Amino acid sequence: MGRGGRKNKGGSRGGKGGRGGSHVSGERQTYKSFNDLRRDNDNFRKYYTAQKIVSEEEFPVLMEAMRTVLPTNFRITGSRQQAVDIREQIINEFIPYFKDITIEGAEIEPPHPLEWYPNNFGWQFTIPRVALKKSKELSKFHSFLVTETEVGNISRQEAVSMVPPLFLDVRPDHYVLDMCAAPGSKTAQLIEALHSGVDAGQTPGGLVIANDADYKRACMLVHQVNRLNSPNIVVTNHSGERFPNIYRSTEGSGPRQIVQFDRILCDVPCSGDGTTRKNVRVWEKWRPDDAYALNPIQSKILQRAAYLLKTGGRLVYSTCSLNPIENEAVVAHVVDHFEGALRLVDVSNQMPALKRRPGLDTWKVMTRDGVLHDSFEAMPLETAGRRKHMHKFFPLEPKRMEEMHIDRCMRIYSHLQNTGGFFVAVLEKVAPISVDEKKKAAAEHAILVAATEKARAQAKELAESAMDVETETEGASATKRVANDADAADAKRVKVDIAAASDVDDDENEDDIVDGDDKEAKGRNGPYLPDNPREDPALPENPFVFLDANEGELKTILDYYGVKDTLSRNGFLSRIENDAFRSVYNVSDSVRELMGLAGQRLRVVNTGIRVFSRNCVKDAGCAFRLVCEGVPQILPHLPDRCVLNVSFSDLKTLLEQVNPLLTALSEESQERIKNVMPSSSIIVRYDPVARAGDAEQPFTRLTAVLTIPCWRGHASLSVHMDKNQLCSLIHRVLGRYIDRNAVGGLKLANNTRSQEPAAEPKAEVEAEVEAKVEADAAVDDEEVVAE
Ligand SMILES: C[S@@+](CC[C@H](N)C(=O)[O-])C[C@H]1O[C@@H](n2cnc3c(N)ncnc32)[C@H](O)[C@@H]1O
Repeated sequence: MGRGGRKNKGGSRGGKGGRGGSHVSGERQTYKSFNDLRRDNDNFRKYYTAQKIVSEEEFPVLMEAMRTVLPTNFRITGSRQQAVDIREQIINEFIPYFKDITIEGAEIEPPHPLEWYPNNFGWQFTIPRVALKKSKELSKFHSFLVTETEVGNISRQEAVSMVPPLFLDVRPDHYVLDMCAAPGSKTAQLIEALHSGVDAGQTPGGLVIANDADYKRACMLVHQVNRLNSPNIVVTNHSGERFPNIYRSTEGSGPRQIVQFDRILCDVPCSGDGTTRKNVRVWEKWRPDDAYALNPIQSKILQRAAYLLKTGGRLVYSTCSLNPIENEAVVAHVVDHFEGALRLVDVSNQMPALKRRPGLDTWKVMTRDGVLHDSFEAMPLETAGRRKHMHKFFPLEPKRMEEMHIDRCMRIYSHLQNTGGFFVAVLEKVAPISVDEKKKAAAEHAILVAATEKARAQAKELAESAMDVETETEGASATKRVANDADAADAKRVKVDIAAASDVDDDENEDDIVDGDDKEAKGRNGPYLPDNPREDPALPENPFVFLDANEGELKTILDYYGVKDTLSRNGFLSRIENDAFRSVYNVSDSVRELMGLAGQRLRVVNTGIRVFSRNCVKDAGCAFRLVCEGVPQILPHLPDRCVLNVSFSDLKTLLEQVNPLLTALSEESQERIKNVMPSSSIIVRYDPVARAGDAEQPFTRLTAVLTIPCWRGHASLSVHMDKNQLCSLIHRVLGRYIDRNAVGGLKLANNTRSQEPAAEPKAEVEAEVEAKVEADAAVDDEEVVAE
């Protein structure tokens, strides 16, 4: 079972599905300290030397690079308004700060932008992550990274892992499928790309489906994508190779069309032998046949993706493995299988600063005994017959490899730019897929028969030579054994042939579709059957249900906040429990349409952005309040009365104090807030450019407008964000680097209310205000916890 393979097929629960070190997790063993582990493996060395992945002189350099610990890498969320502010914060604050720091007498090399990553949004810091975490001197930077990661302004991600989504070239109107998405660092890039180029408040026309076969890992995806506040995302839980068809309804009796995607990412489960810098145990665990079980599932995922891709669409296949069996072999055989429908794209002009090597056009296959085999035909029969897919681990004929430009695949090695190892292939669908599957199966059958014939001849030859030495009993029995073995292997091969001829790579979905034309679906009106009968169609959560904006509680909410018609009324949904809902989510029109078409076919784990959440305040004007993550989505559609534009001084008061009294704000704000109903959500807006003249504004580097959900109590106004979001704002606005646990302390220390002189006997009105303030504070505590 390969790492991230199909241990948990379909809607599997639990288990590790990731790449890289996952093959060691879950095993009970005595762990040696990382430093004691041997960072070498004889078979690894022998295998990759034989593959000539780099020149002889370069090989030791590569091996050495693969033994060193990875630097820290991170990416700024480029689609956000504040991305530029975050980048400038690193350049103007942290880089000078690092110049003054030494650790154990050594100077620290400040972070630097990855030269191939667009807009200087990708960064590398030579200090490894563990050292960064432990170092007192670097705690300010560490706190910055942790907080900004939590709130979605930064993603910590291995540099090479950032590469595949960049080659997908996602645009706002694209339908994108991420086949094997968890934990979701590349999904985040896809969502960013979808939103970039779209004005703040505008919703792109496309969508991203982030899918993973492992349910628990799909749930990890939810956290990742929630940080990005996109209404254009759906998280699903299917085996990639069985990702269901979603049918477009068509008029009349013509064939039903399936929804196809403009862009598909197949970042497939793999052996992860390019991740030795991160997963040291790969060294001791590596085996030559690790890839055998992975190649078939990788191929099936890629084949399914090819079917689901639009003609003219682009697909990226990637692994963090160096093994040609998981890389070029998969790509070459799938491209060959589809006979001209897929082509490898020449991307040599894209991202020229990214150092890479061409794909291999020839390689050898190593068996567990360490023997290297040049071709399937030359393999001993016994070995060749052991695996149904063995012939697919080898290259195709040289001419075919050349014709398909296998060298257009990209190999990224650790020593080229101080990263992990990666493989990326960019494919385009140039014609609809219309393979005659039977013809294809017959061709594969012929290959196997030819190999069998050859083996039979070999066995005969051996038998005859053994007969020559009649007196040697041992030789005679050896002859018999060889002949029997050949027969047994033949029998095995026949079974293989039948399997190959009958179902062509075992994918029942393939038969079902010919590029958008559903042959079988016509007349199939029975109940929906899950693609994989072993998959339980029901997820543990209640399903999402679209809400009617023209009646019931949703109408009350929309009317209360005065949400304008510019926000589509069709995109509100929720999970209903006991006839009630706690939160309202919003999705784009594209997601709405897709979910409508898919019905129960899609196992939807999560979708959209949460925009309203049920209040726990008794006398609130509305039973639902605005939710922080939903603010960017809903703000452009709210009337002015829901928005309070503030000065820098008011912003500072709100960030520094616990539930500041309304009287602590400027007169201008107090005047404006009178028009807002008490016990209600309001959005505070600070425009640093418009307020550039504010005397107190200490940092000129802010450029993005800040929008902060607040609760307008009876006598106070309080920020309604979780602690990480608050920390992030305090970092950026006030230049104070505190971690989430210190936020309460900071606020209390600055609380003007606690510094007020002891009150004289209170007038009745004042006493009432105090009581209300206490009530507001209680609400605030409760709400922040609820977030
Ligand atoms: C290499 S990881 C993906 C990493 C991810 N793209 C990212 O950038 O964060 C491979 C993922 O494939 C999932 N997986 C394994 N078998 C699968 C299958 N048959 N179909 C879809 N996903 C699968 C695993 O659960 C795992 O999360």
